[in-house]
Amino acid sequence: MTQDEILEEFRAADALLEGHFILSSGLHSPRYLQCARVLMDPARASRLASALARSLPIEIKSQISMVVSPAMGGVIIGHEMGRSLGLEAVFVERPTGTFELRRGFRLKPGQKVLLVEDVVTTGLSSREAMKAVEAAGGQVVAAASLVDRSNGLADLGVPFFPLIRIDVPSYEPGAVPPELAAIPVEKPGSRKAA
Ligand SMILES: O=P(O)(O)OC[C@H]1O[C@H](OP(=O)(O)OP(=O)(O)O)[C@H](O)[C@@H]1O
Ligand SMILES: O=C(O)c1cc(=O)[nH]c(=O)[nH]1
Ligand SMILES: [Mg+2]
Repeated sequence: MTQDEILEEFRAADALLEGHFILSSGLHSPRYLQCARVLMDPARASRLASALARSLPIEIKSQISMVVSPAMGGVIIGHEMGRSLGLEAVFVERPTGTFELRRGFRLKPGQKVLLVEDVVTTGLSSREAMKAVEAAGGQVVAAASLVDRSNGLADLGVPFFPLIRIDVPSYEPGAVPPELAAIPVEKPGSRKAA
């Protein structure tokens, strides 16, 4: 899939939102990629996951034996990646505020894992999810996501394979431009405020 074709999937799903958003990291942005809208169509989710799976280098695919994704946003794309790669897919979640494997999901000692996210902005959620994988005995060898909107800044500490990079601005709470501050805020994600 070309980058234009991928962007067209987002447009067709009405997933390219404009407004005033508070992101998971606490940053503010005038743009939000609502991947849940992209993934609500199973056929579209499958097309995008297949393209992402195809883009992974063979050296990575030959090592991994499990997909782990951070809930909520990572669950559907993680599951579709599991289908595309022929691997089981589990998720970490944070009912107590810290990601953990629950529901009887287990990793074997040293099991090599692909971490799958919907969006990476600062990479904080990915890094927190990796800690949960390590705490469960696994080893994250690479990360993949539908979108990288980090403007090249996210350092996940492992090779990172986004399907598309979209450069959009994000601002610290104290540096929100007045035209953005004038728009009422929305916080679409499920991370609780610290
Ligand atoms: O790279 P980061 O700065 O961490 O931002 C990206 C994260 O933010 C969103 O999740 P969110 O915490 O909003 O919760 P959700 O997945 O439950 O919707 C998204 O699904 C990523 O997990
Ligand atoms: O950083 C985030 O929380 C975030 C940004 C974005 O564009 N889309 C999303 O689902 N989360
Ligand atoms: Mg998330």
